[in-house]
Amino acid sequence: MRASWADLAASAAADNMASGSSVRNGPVAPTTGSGRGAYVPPHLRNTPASADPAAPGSTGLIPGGEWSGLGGPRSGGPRNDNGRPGLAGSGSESRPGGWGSRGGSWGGREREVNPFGDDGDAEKVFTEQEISGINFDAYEDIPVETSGENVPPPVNTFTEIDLGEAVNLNIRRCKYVKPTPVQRHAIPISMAGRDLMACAQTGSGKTAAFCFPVISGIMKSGQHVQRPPRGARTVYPLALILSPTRELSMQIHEEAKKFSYQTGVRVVVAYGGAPINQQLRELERGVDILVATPGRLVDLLERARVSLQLIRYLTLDEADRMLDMGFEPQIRKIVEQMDMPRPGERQTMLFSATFPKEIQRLASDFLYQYIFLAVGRVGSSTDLIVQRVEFVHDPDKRSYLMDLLHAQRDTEVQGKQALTLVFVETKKGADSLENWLCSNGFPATSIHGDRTQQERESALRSFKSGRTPILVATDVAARGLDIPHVAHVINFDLPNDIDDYVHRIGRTGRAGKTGLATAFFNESNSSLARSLSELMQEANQEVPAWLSRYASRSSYGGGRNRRSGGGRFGGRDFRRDNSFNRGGGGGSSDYYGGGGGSSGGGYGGSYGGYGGYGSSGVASAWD
Ligand SMILES: Nc1ncnc2c1ncn2[C@@H]1O[C@H](COP(=O)(O)OP(=O)(O)OP(=O)(O)O)[C@@H](O)[C@H]1O
Repeated sequence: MRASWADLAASAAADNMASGSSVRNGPVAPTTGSGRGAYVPPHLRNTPASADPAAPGSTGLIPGGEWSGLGGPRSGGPRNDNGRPGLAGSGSESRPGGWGSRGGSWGGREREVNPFGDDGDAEKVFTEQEISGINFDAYEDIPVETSGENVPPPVNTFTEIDLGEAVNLNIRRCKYVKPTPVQRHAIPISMAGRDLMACAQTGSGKTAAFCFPVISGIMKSGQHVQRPPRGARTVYPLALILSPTRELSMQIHEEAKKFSYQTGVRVVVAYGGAPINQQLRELERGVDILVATPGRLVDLLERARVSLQLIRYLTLDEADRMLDMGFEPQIRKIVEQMDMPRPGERQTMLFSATFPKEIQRLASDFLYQYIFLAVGRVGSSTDLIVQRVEFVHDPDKRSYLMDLLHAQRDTEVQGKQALTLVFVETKKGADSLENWLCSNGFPATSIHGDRTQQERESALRSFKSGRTPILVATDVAARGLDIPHVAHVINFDLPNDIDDYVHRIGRTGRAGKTGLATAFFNESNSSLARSLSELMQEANQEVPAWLSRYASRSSYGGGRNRRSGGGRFGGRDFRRDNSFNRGGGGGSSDYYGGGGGSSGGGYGGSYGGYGGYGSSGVASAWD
């Protein structure tokens, strides 16, 4: 039975109190034994001692030998140990037999927690109808643009791709019946070892698109890292997935653990705001895939607890965000100034729903002969996210919000309380609105950069569970978070940049489900009018006459000139744009010219303002 609004308010208050006192030390660790026998590489653990973990045909080479599973030049492969951990063994001896015989303690004692809870359905073949709420029709006829040389053809089913039986089983456990368009195109490209810049709508399955090939590649290569010699505690992941926020890194980690369940591939997460010691302990148990936020990773690199020397796969999720001026220096440090193999020696994949051209140009520094992929929108198309804009003066916003929330309060999505995500511009504004909502009987919590990590995680849990069905958030929650049952996104304060708007409203209408997005607009948002109006038109939304008038009066603002990209959909490949080939994009100071900086929110205080992209030409999946 669904709880009443009053019940929810009461439990929200209780939850808020609990969040102040509860202790949570970072991610949940798999239960492990305490013994420290001979090292077994992460991706061999949990495999029966007698089984050969390397897929048929895999070389089973150890690092330092020939790289497998990667296309493109590999000039020299990783450097040799240099007094670093040995890539023990010699030649191309394949691994398995040795592990058990050297104690096998890791493999034997570390029990992998089943991330699916119940394994019973693993063999069940789900039909599309059984995947409730997923509108597979929304995925048909999506315009797709690819550019680059020798683009591998897309697939129509997961079984056409040789991801390996263990990954296939996990795909079935996830109830993924068929690949989404970005998966259909991106997975074969990355399985072919190609670098990739991929642009696809919010909620369209990009996480699986970059995780599957990495997990499969590590699993099949048979390559493994060795535990460092006694005293040296540096770990050597094979894959690195960087994301801009702690919560998104945690989410990717959870997803990757599902996709890699019983593959032996070990995924570890490291992010700021949580105690580093626990993360270090997790790393010491071995890591194949490291999911991290840039700040914490730099810390680990500087402490020499992580080396990137053996990285074969580098993924930047929300890549445009990672390369804007807030994060770019950290990313350059990680990718270019430490010991990571260079482009061409590693495989690099960049994913986002938006990709301004200036950022594409920066990103190309990290890529080698890459393929550009743009998939027209799914989650944010016409009939999936209904977009509304109301003209509301600042002093009236709260009462408008209350009206919307009253209308929403009895709504259910698939039998569960519908969730409402309210975006505001500043951290103070978030606190103040949360307090006001709570004092008016609306069960709300908040997430922003001034809250402790414990509070942030607790708020998110409380929201997801429906205990506090209203979450007030800054842009810290704008990107990547996949929260089921978010029925309504309200832009109480509109962002300065239209790409931020795209990501914010993309928290609803995911995976083919429908959603509603309401924005409060007033004079202070006039620079966004034109981009917003065009965006809505492109999505076949009703544009209010007053907004059209604002749009016709204003020049392009909101950080972009949407039309300059030229394409109607997809993030057009900047390499096709002559002005960029001539170097016409200007110097870096041009990139961030206008747009204003959104000072509020912040990503845990780890970066400065995230302004728009100036008035220069940009493109995104929405163009
Ligand atoms: N093939 C599939 N079939 C059904 N559901 C899928 C499939 N692939 C992914 N999903 C689901 O779609 C939802 C959205 O996926 P995901 O979070 O990867 O989107 P995204 O493209 O990364 O979005 P964003 O741009 O907001 O980060 C998730 O709940 C995921 O489990």
